[in-house]
Amino acid sequence: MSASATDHPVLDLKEAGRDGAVAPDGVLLPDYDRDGLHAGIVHFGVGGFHRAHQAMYLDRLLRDPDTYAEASRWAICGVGVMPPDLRMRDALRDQHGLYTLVEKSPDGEQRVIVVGSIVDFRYAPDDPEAVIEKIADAGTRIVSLTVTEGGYNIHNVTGEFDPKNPKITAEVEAIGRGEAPTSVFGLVCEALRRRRDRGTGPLTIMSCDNIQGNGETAKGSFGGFARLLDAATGDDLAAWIDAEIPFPNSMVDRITPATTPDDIEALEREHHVRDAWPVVCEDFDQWVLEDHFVDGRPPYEKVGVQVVDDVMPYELMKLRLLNAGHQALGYFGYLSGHRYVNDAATDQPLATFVRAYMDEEATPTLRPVDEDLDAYKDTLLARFANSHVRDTVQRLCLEGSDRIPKFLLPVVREQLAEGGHGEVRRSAAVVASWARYCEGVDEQGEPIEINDRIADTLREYAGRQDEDELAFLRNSDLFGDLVDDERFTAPYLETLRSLKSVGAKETVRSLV
Ligand SMILES: NC(=O)c1ccc[n+]([C@@H]2O[C@H](COP(=O)([O-])OP(=O)(O)OC[C@H]3O[C@@H](n4cnc5c(N)ncnc54)[C@H](O)[C@@H]3O)[C@@H](O)[C@H]2O)c1
Ligand SMILES: O=P(O)(O)OC[C@@H](O)[C@@H](O)[C@H](O)[C@H](O)CO
Repeated sequence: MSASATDHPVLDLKEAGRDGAVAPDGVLLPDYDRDGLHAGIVHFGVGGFHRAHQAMYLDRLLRDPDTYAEASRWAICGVGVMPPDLRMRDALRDQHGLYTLVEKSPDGEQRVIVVGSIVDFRYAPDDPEAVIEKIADAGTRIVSLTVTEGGYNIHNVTGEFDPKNPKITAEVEAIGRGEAPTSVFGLVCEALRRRRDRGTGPLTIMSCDNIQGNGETAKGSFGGFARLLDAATGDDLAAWIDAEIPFPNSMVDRITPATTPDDIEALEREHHVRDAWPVVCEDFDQWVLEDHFVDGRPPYEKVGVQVVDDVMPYELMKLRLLNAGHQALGYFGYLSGHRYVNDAATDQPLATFVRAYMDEEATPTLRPVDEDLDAYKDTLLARFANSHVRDTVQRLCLEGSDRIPKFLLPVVREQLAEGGHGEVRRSAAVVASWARYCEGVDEQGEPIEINDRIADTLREYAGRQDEDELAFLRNSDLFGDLVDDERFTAPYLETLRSLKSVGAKETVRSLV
């Protein structure tokens, strides 16, 4: 323990594992034997969300003496493959895998938990061979993923693994030359090859990303990558993966903004915990998981996870209401001058617009689901309005090229398909708000920072819309042939013109 500026003893998580470490008031330390944990899960993409969700559920299981023994074989070894993961490596290594989760309710209540379920972290470029061997080890029985929607190399229009992506083909060629794999696909495929050849047997690959059919998508991506490898090496790994590896689908939910320097300071000031990289999230959590595992799984159902046979209706509900709802709030919110999600969500015309999108356009495309949808939507708007979580509009506007096609355009396509109601006025308006945002200058003439892996392309298409109003929609990699459908382009143009002439606030008012 050291002292803070207020002379209150501070628990530094670097020291938390030592004998005599005392939890500050109101802070829950792991009260279980961490030396008895074995990593049975290798997780790629240890960011905010994994630490607020999957690792938290496992921590809950470990805290319960009735489930500790079973859960203790399922601790987590995190893996990062991207340069920003170096910071996570250092933070977790210094803190023995410990980090703080601060759960904030709409009324300002805070729950502060030091999570102990991550026991190891590897930054793959440091030692790819060690990562491969960790996955190939018989003690590893699940590989899980939160590598973002863009991490699956899915073509936006075909919805399939894109074998022509130059990064993918370059890695396959490099592996063919005997170089070490670098991506999640390369590392996992090599480990699976070793498991097959050594008779270790299969494991389960569990995606926890926000993608419709995330399990199916992961199966397509690993299978697609293995087929490219097979073509280069003459192996038949893809067939083994297809036959042996289960890829459960899941719906995952917990709003988790990126950690800010303020969050780190507030944790030390208010709760007397020094943590290099805590996580702040809302108090809500939900996980609906398909029970499709080859070599066991943690007893998640004992800590509130809904383990079901068919996840799809839950996924559609969440992606089309919450995530697409976030997109509806994000671009209009930014252009209206809001920088925090709670401010956008309490801007009444905008909230009414988002609710109308949910009711009139998304809800009719959902499948029957065992949830009270009206209550679910009410709760969503209340969650968006949680002012303590400090979720940023900028986070919602990240990587639109991964999100709009996966969250919103499926609603549009279903509405316009035979049997659909054809109701796309609000969805088209959201796409128009994105097109306006991608022009890169806000209504006050200030630059907008577009954080997207294809930001240049987006700016280029949006930059042409003064001469050609439909220019943005002509990016067929994102929109397919929507530009040719007047049922979509008419409301799209109406909103785009309105955004340019009267601005976002007036446009939203005219839409509700
Ligand atoms: N943040 C949330 O509210 C939330 C809620 C539900 C689901 N999710 C899912 O979790 C994902 C991650 O969210 P987060 O908030 O943890 O983000 P984050 O930025 O904190 O972490 C993302 C992690 O993914 C890794 N990653 C990114 N691209 C990758 C790639 N191509 N290959 C391998 N690793 C890659 C990053 O290195 C990082 O470790 C989201 O994209 C979403 O699918 C997030
Ligand atoms: O993180 P993404 O890219 O899937 O989407 C952005 C947000 O909609 C998302 O993070 C939500 O906050 C989350 O899905 C809530 O569970």
